[in-house]
Amino acid sequence: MAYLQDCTYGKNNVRFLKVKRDPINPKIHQVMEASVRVMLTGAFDVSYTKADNSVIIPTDTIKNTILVEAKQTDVFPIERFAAHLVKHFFGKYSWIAGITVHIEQAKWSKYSVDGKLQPHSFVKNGDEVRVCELVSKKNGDFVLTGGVQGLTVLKSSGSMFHGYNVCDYTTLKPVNERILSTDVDCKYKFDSAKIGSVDNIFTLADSGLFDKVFQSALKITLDRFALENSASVQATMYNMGTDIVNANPYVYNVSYALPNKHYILFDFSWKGLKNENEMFYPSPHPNGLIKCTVGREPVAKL
Ligand SMILES: O=c1[nH]c(=O)c2[nH]c(=O)[nH]c2[nH]1
Repeated sequence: MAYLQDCTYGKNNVRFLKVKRDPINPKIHQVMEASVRVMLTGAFDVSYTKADNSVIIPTDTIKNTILVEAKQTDVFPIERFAAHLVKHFFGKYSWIAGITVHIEQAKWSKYSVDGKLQPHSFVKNGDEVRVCELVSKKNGDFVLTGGVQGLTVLKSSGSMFHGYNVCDYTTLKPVNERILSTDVDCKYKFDSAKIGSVDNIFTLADSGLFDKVFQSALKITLDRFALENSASVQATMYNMGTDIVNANPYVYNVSYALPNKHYILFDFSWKGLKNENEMFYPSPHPNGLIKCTVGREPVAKL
């Protein structure tokens, strides 16, 4: 006999751009361009098993809610807006048991003209996004994650790869110098016990914690990438994760998923030319995909 094992539904890709004006000088702006996903769980089974739509909060209503609440509340930082949406949905619909809010924030940065930072002109470099996800249950349990995705980086020196297992399937040559490039996907999970409750997310947002952790994770990722003579993607991502955990007491663990975007040396020997790490072929596929999670070791109890 078949049965409904699991279900969830919601609205994805709800996008908006909100202008936030400085209360003292309204010509000074910040912009939030966001893409929001809200997924619900709870007593929705009958809508699947009995075609009973009475329990369905239409995904169109979910979309309207995201937009109206974005208009009426502070959307900076995204962790605060995620907590606001969670509280709104739990407060309004008693049969919701769990909510997952996922927000992606595009990176719009102010820039300078003749040395003067422009109050309301922005530049967007690439596909980098700040992300957060708040998974929340009605009983108060929650998991909050933040991170950065789509940050494409490349270094043309300071990366090696040798000493790996060699067998009869191995063709890769060891190198002391290579191109290293990836699209950074870094997610840090906050320590729920330290945060305490979804309500405390608002207080911690006011204190600047979420912006601070984001800036720290970004800086550590970029600094390590640039400064370390990388032995492998594995070793470098572990070092990045370790630095983030050590620098941020509220972080419970850090996960990286890094594609190894290969750049392959052209062979010009047919022309009698040497290629000394100068001309590379950007390989579209396949690519390595390397993941790890770095956690905080529990403090030994005496
Ligand atoms: O840093 C690397 N890790 C690997 O696991 C790997 N495998 C490979 O072919 N090149 C690389 N580079």
